[in-house]
Amino acid sequence: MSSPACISMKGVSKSYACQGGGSPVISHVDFHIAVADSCAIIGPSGSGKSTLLNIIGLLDFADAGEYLFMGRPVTKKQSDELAALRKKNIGFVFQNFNLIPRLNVVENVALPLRYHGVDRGQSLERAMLMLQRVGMAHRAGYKPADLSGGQKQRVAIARALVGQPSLILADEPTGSLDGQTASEILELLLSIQKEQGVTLLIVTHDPLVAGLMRRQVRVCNGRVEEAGKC
Ligand SMILES: Nc1ncnc2c1ncn2[C@@H]1O[C@H](COP(=O)(O)OP(=O)(O)OP(=O)(O)O)[C@@H](O)[C@H]1O
Repeated sequence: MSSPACISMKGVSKSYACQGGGSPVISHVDFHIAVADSCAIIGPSGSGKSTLLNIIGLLDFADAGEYLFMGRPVTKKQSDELAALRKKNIGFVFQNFNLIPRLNVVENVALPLRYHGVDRGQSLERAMLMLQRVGMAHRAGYKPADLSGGQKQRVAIARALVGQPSLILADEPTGSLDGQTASEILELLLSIQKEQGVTLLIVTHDPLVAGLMRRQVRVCNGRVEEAGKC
């Protein structure tokens, strides 16, 4: 039997209450991503990319349709269970890094392991290994405020990957970086993605970034289409 897809959506729709029952932001979406694949989500501003990412990342729920994450049905009823599933299986990378300012670099990276109940010593040890992988071990004791944008994103990538998640969701991960730094960060993200066999999903406005992913889909008119078809 073949292994389940990482993401499998069928007929998924979502609208927001404040829209007063207006047309859904995403409507009857069918979307599948295989384990260990890389995919870019592109589309105009306001088309629903973040809405889709929030549902995929178990941060929000669809109103209708079926969503299986790693073969497991996702429904609103099990929201506590899903929070645990999210913490264990999904790593997030944001445009603005979202590092915790009062913690130093290694403590930031160790945080997801602490949430998983790993003891402090082991968490810090594993965080240091991850920092070595992203070329940031020499800044382990620094606070985020004392790092460049590219360095902050390397740390954020280490934090996203330290718990060995199944899926990395990256929302405009290079949006705050200059071109050269952005290329280095993407190269790093893609090489770790291949090494660890993790599934990678990136929301981006940048066609160069999208072009580096194996697959590109476009969100438009409430639907998700293979890029080029819409
Ligand atoms: N929490 C919310 N409550 C109400 N409406 C929302 C909410 N989040 C998003 N929307 C609306 O849903 C639509 C899609 O928004 P979304 O943020 O998903 O788009 P996007 O494609 O990610 O946009 P951008 O590229 O500008 O970030 C927009 O019209 C937005 O106003």
